[in-house]
Amino acid sequence: MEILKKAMEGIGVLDEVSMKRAQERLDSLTKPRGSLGVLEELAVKVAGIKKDVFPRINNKVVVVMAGDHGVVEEGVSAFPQEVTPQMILNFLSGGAAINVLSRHEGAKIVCVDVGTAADINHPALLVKKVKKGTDNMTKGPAMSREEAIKAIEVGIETAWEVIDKGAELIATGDMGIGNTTPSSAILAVYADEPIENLVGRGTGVDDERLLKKINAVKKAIKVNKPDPGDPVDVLSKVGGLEIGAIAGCIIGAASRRVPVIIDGFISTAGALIASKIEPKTVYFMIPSHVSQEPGHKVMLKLLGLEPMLHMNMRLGEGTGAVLAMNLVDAALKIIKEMATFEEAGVSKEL
Ligand SMILES: O=C(O)c1ccc[n+]([C@@H]2O[C@H](COP(=O)([O-])O)[C@@H](O)[C@H]2O)c1
Ligand SMILES: Cc1cc2nc[nH]c2cc1C
Repeated sequence: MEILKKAMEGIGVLDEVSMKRAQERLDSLTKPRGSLGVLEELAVKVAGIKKDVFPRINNKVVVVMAGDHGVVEEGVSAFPQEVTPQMILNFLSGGAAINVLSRHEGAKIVCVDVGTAADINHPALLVKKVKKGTDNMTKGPAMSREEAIKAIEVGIETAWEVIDKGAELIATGDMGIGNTTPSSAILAVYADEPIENLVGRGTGVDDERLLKKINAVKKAIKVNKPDPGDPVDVLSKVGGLEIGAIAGCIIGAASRRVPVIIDGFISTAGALIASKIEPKTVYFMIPSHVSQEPGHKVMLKLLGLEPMLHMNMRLGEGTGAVLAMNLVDAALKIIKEMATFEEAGVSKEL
């Protein structure tokens, strides 16, 4: 609890002075005012986060949090649980989509085992296992309150470690067969919509499994009665270990004023938990894409975040977030490298 407390105490607000300066600089550049739309908003937001109009972002890291889910017993995924450790090994040997996109973007991957059921041995894997997979949330809480706090603290410490090693921009990622089910359950606690609208096909479940998923979310909420006023209670009862660690990673990044790009449905469930623990974390979040999971739009709306990319993606791993790093790079180049009206001798607005 000490780590979470310390991190929360460190979370501030956006720096208004830097944001005003960034906006003035953008308005002085050779383009009609506001014509670069979201790129301008991004440059202003990053200035507010970093307290710097021309922040340097060279060192980018995607943190992939992995965990397993007892609720897979209910037949909620299209894939078996063994895929979680198998994909982790794929990440570590460079063959997954996140590896390709991270190489493309020049980002480093840090993979953390927060709670897989298997024992995975690899020198590059950070093993910070809180529990060997959650318990089946349709029968009782997914984890204890202490385990939920531990998972969040794993995320905070991981963020602090990568920042101490130089990370200037963090992207969140996840791996965990079954994790769209707890993500929907978390969303169901906060959204004012029928559960049917908040549950999607995840890895690609058929109609029969989709029905099992909807019923699993309904049952998990009925059995556990998560308290919406207590986000740690929600995480412990119907969440996941990697979801908690993602929430922690966001809290940790916010506490050090490092912008954090939020990936798809699972990462945004983590972001929702982070925002309920400390609403100021939202200032430090940069949305990336909107996933094909139907609940993702609802989650982003609850957070007040507008996705930048519409790519029909639904992979997770941090793939959408890493793609959006490019947009952050572009925004910072615009504010730094474009000529002003004065410099270029271009006539100003009448
Ligand atoms: O991030 C998303 O929007 C997303 C949407 C659907 C599936 N996934 C990935 O697929 C896995 C979860 O899907 P499922 O069907 O097993 O719940 C997990 O490893 C996620 O990273 C991710
Ligand atoms: C192959 C595969 C890769 C993934 N990456 C993230 N979730 C995944 C789920 C599956 C099934």
